[in-house]
Amino acid sequence: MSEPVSAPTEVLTFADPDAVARAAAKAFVDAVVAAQRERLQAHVVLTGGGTGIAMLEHVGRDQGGIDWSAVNVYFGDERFLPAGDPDRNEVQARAALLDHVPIDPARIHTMPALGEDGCATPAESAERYARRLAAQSADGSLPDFDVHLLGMGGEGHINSLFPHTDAVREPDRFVVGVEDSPKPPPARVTLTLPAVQRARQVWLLVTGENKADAVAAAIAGANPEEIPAAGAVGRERTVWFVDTAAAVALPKS
Ligand SMILES: O=C(O)[C@H](O)[C@@H](O)[C@H](O)[C@H](O)COP(=O)(O)O
Repeated sequence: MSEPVSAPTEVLTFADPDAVARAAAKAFVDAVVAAQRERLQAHVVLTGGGTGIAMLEHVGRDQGGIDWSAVNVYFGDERFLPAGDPDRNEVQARAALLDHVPIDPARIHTMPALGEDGCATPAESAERYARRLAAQSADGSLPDFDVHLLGMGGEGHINSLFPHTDAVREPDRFVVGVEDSPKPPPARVTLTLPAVQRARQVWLLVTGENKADAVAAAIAGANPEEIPAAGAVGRERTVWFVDTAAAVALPKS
């Protein structure tokens, strides 16, 4: 499997989950504006999870100077459920932010849902999404992601990359289907570590003491097969936005 590329890891600690979501939202607005200033367009990968969705709500409240007509949205993973299912990350992201801003609907790049465009399996959805990403890229691989947002589970999963699975070991493909996720629902579609590692910036939004051991292990450089978040490294920056509870197992320095 691909090894994480080296990039400095930054850890930003906040008092509570809401402070994490607010700080990440402010940084997100700044990153989008900076990308648009430098490259005209911004390409951002959204995440599900409580903190990631709360962050989107904060972005909606204070949008700064974002030009929504030049924002391209992608998803790091998706639950392979019928379109409109409230458990889909896309549905939650639309309700939290995307339905309330003047973004071009054609720039919201969702993973095909169960039954959409004839997709019957997560693998079919993954193949279509890989083609869609390639079509948005300059070189037929991936868009130039400015920021890839991630949540993390207590055992260290990111996107739908769970420990000791084929998906977390995937060395080549950028999108894969998952049939047996240990966290329900079992059928999912996910970007892989090679895709995450192509992002300029990777941000992990993590709160709660049940995540503390995995946070410490990931930042200490664990094997990504055991702690998938250890492989979540950006080309330019890797930033952990954590609350004090999630930071308790980190070295004091
Ligand atoms: O697909 C899922 O089942 C969840 O979205 C999951 O991957 C989530 O992102 C993390 O568990 C972090 O979630 P919290 O931010 O709510 O802790």
